[in-house]
Amino acid sequence: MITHLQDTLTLNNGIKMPGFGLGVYKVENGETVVNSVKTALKHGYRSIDTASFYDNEEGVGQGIKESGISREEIFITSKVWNEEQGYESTLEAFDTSLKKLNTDYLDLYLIHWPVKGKYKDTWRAMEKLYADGKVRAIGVSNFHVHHLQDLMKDSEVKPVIDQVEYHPHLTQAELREFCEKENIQLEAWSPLKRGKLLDDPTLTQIAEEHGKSTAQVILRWDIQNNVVTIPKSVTQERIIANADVFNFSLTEKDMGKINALNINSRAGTNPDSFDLK
Ligand SMILES: NC(=O)C1=CN([C@@H]2O[C@H](COP(=O)(O)OP(=O)(O)OC[C@H]3O[C@@H](n4cnc5c(N)ncnc54)[C@H](OP(=O)(O)O)[C@@H]3O)[C@@H](O)[C@H]2O)C=CC1
Ligand SMILES: O=C1CO[C@H](CO)[C@@H](O)[C@@H]1O
Repeated sequence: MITHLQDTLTLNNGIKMPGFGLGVYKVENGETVVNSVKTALKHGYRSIDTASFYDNEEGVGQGIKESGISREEIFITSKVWNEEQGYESTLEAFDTSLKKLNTDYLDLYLIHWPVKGKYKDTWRAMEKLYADGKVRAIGVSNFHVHHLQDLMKDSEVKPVIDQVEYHPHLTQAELREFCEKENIQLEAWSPLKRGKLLDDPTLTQIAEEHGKSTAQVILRWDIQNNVVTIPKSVTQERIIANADVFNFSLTEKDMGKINALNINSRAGTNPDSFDLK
């Protein structure tokens, strides 16, 4: 279990990744994303999650540069978007992301969604990028168990990670069990359900008992469940507070109560009903 903001988990290809990071979906390119990234890095974050779809890779790159922290200390994730999928187009999309991020390698590159008929060719391109040493690890996002099984049956490299929607209302039991068995790390997107969980009475009560906020309780629950978490905020105080979750522990009883909040409810789209053509 990670015990500090900069602690790392070891992925199935042996590389290390921080268990906690900053998400930047819907963070405007330019000053807003530059400042969010700089604030996070200044306060100990070492992992940033972006995507070509977020249209802010330039700002992320600029924030990293202006932070003065060396590139090797920072773990950068980006993702290939649905329209970019396919063998050649993924290689091109990757190069575009590198240029925008102003870096010569990525730490982690993900297939953003399992586009039917495309994700296997996309994966072959990811395997090439990995073999060529342009990316330290490759993984997927929004893959259900059946997508993972389909991908893995004819691929050489196993995904290191599956980044999916995960929070107390969506605990992904089947996927978690599968990933644990296959040594694929689970990573939580929308860990705070985009703010929709923060008034939950069970979480509020647990938060009061620990002298913490509900957001901090949720993020601590991720960590204790061994799920990588990447809360997004553009608000300086929240970026700092969200990471202040390494000085308390939830009890087994707290964990049980939070696990029991699952209602299989999503803030985003179910990968099986997304129009992924
Ligand atoms: N792979 C995928 O398909 C997806 C990946 N992601 C990734 O996951 C990241 C996180 O998910 P996201 O959807 O952004 O949602 P989150 O669950 O991280 O919630 C973000 C929202 O919560 C608010 N917030 C953050 N911290 C606090 C706090 N302490 N108290 C109150 N409100 C708070 C933020 O407001 P404010 O910013 O105003 O402070 C923002 O409105 C994304 O940014 C992205 O990197 C997300 C969706 C899909
Ligand atoms: O990363 C993402 C951010 O959120 C979007 C809207 O839910 C998703 O479609 C996308 O995958």
